[in-house]
Amino acid sequence: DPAGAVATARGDTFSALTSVARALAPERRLLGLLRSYLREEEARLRDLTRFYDKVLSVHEDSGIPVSNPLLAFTLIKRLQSDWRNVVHSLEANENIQALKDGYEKVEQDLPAFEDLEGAARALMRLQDVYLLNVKGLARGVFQRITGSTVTDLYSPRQLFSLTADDCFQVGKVAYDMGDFYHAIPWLEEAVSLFRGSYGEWKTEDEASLEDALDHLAFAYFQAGNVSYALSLSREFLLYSPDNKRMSRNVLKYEKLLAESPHHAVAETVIQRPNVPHLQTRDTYERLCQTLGSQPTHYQNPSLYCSYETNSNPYLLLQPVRKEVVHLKPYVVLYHDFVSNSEAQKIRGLAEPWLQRSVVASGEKQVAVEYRISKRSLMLQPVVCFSAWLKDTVDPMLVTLDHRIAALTGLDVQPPYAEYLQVVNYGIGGHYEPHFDHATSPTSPLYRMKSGNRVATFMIYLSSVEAGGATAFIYANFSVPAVKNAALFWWNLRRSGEGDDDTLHAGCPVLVGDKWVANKWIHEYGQEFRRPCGSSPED
Ligand SMILES: O=C(O)CCC(=O)C(=O)O
Ligand SMILES: [Fe+2]
Repeated sequence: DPAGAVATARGDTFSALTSVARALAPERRLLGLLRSYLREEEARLRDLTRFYDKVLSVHEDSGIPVSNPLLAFTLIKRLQSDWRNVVHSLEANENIQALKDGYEKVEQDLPAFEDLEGAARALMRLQDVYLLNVKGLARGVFQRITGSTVTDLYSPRQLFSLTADDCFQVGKVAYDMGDFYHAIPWLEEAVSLFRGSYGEWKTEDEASLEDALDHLAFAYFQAGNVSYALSLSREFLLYSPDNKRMSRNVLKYEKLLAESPHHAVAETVIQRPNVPHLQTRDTYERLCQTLGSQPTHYQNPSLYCSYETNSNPYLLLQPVRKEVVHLKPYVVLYHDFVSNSEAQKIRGLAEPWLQRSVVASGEKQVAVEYRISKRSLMLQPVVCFSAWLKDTVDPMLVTLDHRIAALTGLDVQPPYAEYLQVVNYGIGGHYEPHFDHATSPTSPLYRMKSGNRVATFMIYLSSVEAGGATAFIYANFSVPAVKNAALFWWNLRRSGEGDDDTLHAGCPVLVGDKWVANKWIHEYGQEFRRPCGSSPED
């Protein structure tokens, strides 16, 4: 349904990158703390080693001169006092306490569990939409494997692989939501990595091979693969033979298999958990995967590029390169509509005002607040971040309005257009298929009393390294985020009726920091600029 005039309904969008970047600061403080701790501990251990060596050298001396009264005194003193001081030294405690105190001070700036959950769900979304291979992701590569073809969707300059415990945590988030479809491949990867490094316990790890086997076995059981659940449970018992619960599970699985041997094979193919827009999901994802490469694009002669002047004196001096991307609905891309510095300026103006979006639920605008603790860094799986910029904020925005007006021939003065809405997508951020125009007469969009949103003028304020195309679902094409370009389309037909073919979405951002700015132009004020047509279809 329509995006509101004051608030915009968006699908899950994660962690604005600015907040991820902000999380780097507390980690640097923690690094500082750990470095001092290590220094102190190294000094402490050096001193202990010195004492050890000193005493050892006395004992290694073959002819200990026990008759020497000085030796007698030092031996007695050592045993009466030195050793006690060494054994009961408080230094280790003081060092660890300093580390703990320092951590406590940083703690309020650390991400909360919701943030971890959100980031894990973002990974799963990217995995789904771009058909990424979990094994590859764990190794740090973004590969789509279909049949025997391997496609690199993005080649990171530096491989950033995941540990067994990292994979476990992603799998656990899915597992706890009952989403075994995603839990299985991630836990599978965790088990395989933990097996490879069995016996090397890492302090930072939360989980172990046993935990991973335990969760994976149950996930397979839930998915109907009893025999695999059984073999994983048996493997678990090799490591923890005394676990009563697991022994009971093994008996249960054995019994199930004996009763009905067909349990041996997975019966239920686990379905990907339902997401809204299921009907359009496949098309949406296919369009996101093609990243705007539509072959028909160059075969259709009515799709062309030109220098647009719109007979406007402003544009005669500096025409804009216009690319007609699609005819029905009519979608054009204006290249280099803004300069790099303008794009940067708009992002900077919006940045301090970015807010988690609100979801339009019917008439009421409800801020999305579920499961967000105060401590959370706003890295949650909630909506994207957006800000509204009034023209009065900066004269550059007025210039921008003039340019939009010159190019489209439309009146973009308030109330005939909304303020500029700046949007920042985070990790895995996307905007599910939607219409920009209102589809119900009760939409808050009409509060402006200037009619429906007749057209959208959307500026790409950044490029995106991978993903993040704009997909037109029913019209069956997608446009990649071309930095500094602006995408324009009509949301309404000339009759004023909403054009269903404009259903569109912002594809999940695979890698990059995607920013767009929307100028929504309303019906009123455009009567003579876009006259009604004789054909209602037009
Ligand atoms: O980010 C995109 O590509 C689409 C954004 C969009 O549709 C919107 O903001 O209404
Ligand atoms: Fe939109």
